[in-house]
Formats: sequence, structure tokens, C-alpha cells
Amino acid sequence: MVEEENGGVDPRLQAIKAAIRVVPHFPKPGIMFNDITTLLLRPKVFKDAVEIFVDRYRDMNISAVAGVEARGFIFGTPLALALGAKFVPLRKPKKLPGEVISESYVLEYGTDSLEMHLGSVNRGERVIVIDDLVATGGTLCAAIKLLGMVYLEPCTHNVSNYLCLSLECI
Ligand SMILES: O=P(O)(O)OC[C@H]1O[C@H](OP(=O)(O)OP(=O)(O)O)[C@H](O)[C@@H]1O
Ligand SMILES: Nc1ncnc2[nH]cnc12
Repeated sequence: MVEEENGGVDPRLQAIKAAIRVVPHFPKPGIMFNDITTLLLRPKVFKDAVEIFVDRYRDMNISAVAGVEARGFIFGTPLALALGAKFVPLRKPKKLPGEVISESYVLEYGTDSLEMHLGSVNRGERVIVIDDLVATGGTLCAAIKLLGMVYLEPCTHNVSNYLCLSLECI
């Protein structure tokens, strides 16, 4: 939940939470699948979900929004446009035609990798990583590691000096 500075809870969150359909046992037994497609059918709620992030990161000198394929693209592109930042797709393997760096990770239901075009983010940039959901955190870790590679030398000292890496759940 996103708490406001006065300690209250953002009133938009209740509608956002209610708009996400939870499907038990999809795509396999034991998984409670949080389906954001139902939220996308409600333009006002979808807009609120994006605006919460826009409000939070406005005036924070964010130069890039890195969206995780596929659902991170849905929330990441409007966020990037609203912040006046570039959009960097973190894609599943073998989708990007240029030179890439890649990182593998474990999911609740399998393994996968993320790839990013070399040169799409440069040292010194402030980057938001966005996705729809954190489950094991494996995808988020892989995304952070990918961006960390850009910062390989300074990163051995202190990542937070160089990057604003942020991912939140809606
Ligand atoms: O925290 P984790 O355990 O890593 O899981 C979260 C990830 O899983 C989902 O994506 P998925 O890999 O299902 O791909 P999709 O967005 O292409 O459907 C979700 O959109 C996150 O990216
Ligand atoms: N529980 C979940 N709901 C939706 N997407 C997911 N990706 C990984 N785990 C998920």
C-alpha cells in the first residue's frame, strides 16, 4: 500500500485493489494469479494507478523508466511519457535485435531471463524499474542486476549513489 505523507492511505488504492481479479490455481495449482487485465478495462482506475507513480516521481530527475515485459510495459510507457523520461524495455530472451546484456531468474512457475539493449541506460541516470507485481522478487532482482551492470565499477561501492531503482506494487 502507498502511504501518504500524513500517514493516511491513498483513497485511490481501494478501487485499484478491487479492480484486480484474483484467479486461484492459475496457471497451475497453488498459484493465486493477480490479473490486472480487469483493471485495464476501467479507464479511471487504470489512470489512477499510473498517476500515483507520476505524482511520486515527478520532479525527481528521473531520466528513464525500465519496464519489465510484458505487463511492466503497460504501466511503464504512460509513466515514462508523463515524466518526460525515456522508456527502456527489459525483454524476454531473443526479442531485442541489438547487443544485449542478460540476467536469468527463477519464477513461481518456471525460469526465465531478461535482456536490455546495451547503451539504452548510461551511468549517472536515475531509473525507475516498473512491473505489475512482485511474487518471489526474482524478476525484480534480475532487473536491478541488469541495470547494475551498467554501473559495474561504482556499483561495487554503493548502488544507491548512482541509481534510483524503485518498484512498487499497485
Ligand atoms: O516476483 P516474481 O516471482 O519474479 O514474479 C513477478 C513477475 O511475474 C509476472 O510476469 P511473467 O513472467 O508471468 O510474464 P508476463 O508479464 O509476460 O506475463 C509479473 O508480471 C512479474 O514480471
Ligand atoms: N501470483 C501471480 N499473479 C500474477 N502474475 C504472477 N507472476 C508470478 N506470480 C504471479
